[in-house]
Amino acid sequence: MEELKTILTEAFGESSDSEGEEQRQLLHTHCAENRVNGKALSGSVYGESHSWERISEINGLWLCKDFLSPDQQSNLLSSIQLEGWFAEPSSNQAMRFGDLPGWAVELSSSIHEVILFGNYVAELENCGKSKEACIFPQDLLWREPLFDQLIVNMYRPGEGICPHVDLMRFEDGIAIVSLESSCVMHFSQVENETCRAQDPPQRVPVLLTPGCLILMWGEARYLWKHEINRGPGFQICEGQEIDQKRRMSATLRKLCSTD
Ligand SMILES: O=C(O)CCC(=O)C(=O)O
Ligand SMILES: [Fe+2]
Repeated sequence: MEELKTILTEAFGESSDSEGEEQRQLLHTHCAENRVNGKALSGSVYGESHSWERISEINGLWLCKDFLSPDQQSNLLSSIQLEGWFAEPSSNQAMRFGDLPGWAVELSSSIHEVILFGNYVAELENCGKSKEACIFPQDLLWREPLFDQLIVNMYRPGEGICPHVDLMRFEDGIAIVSLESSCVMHFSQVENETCRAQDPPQRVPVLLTPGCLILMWGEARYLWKHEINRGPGFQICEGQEIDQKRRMSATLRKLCSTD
């Protein structure tokens, strides 16, 4: 584990007490547990823990359930609230392009770190050879900036989002951080000759719990639609209907360059 600490220190510098409390609360990639081909991988440098789960039915779909601690979730929600975007009862979505608010830049850095460490642990354990075993491809991870577009969605009970593939004006590699109410996000294949032959079409449910991070790239981003239907009867997990309260999400993407 000393080796991991050296690598992280080289990449991010020494973690010191002089860092602001706020910054430390969002920068937290110090341990990762990685499940690739059913094998759990873990390592710890500064004591915090993160686990990655590959959604096996869909290439390029990864879930980190414990991305944000309860305190970090509260801080993120406070930062969003301070923006005042949802003061009007009619508003339920805010978008920012280019220079993102400081808290969203911090969030991007945390996402970068948690992926970097997860990818590293996977490679260390010799599971990172195939592209599918990679949490997020290196070319996407090291682009600058990692993300330059933010959408914050606020869903009232019963509200959701229709099946869609994110617009092609955004590059590959999308991250969503989920806050407040848990929900099931369903993935269904974009119709093409192969999947039309399937009867019924495959639908993959993914449970998003508060503080989780989901990554979509490659097939997950381009060949699968995602949706959240919070209408009655759709939010079922292990036979139980999930209690529907307010839900917030922060989606980070990168605009395609125009040249
Ligand atoms: O709220 C979510 O978790 C998903 C948001 C989404 O898919 C989008 O804004 O494109
Ligand atoms: Fe989307």
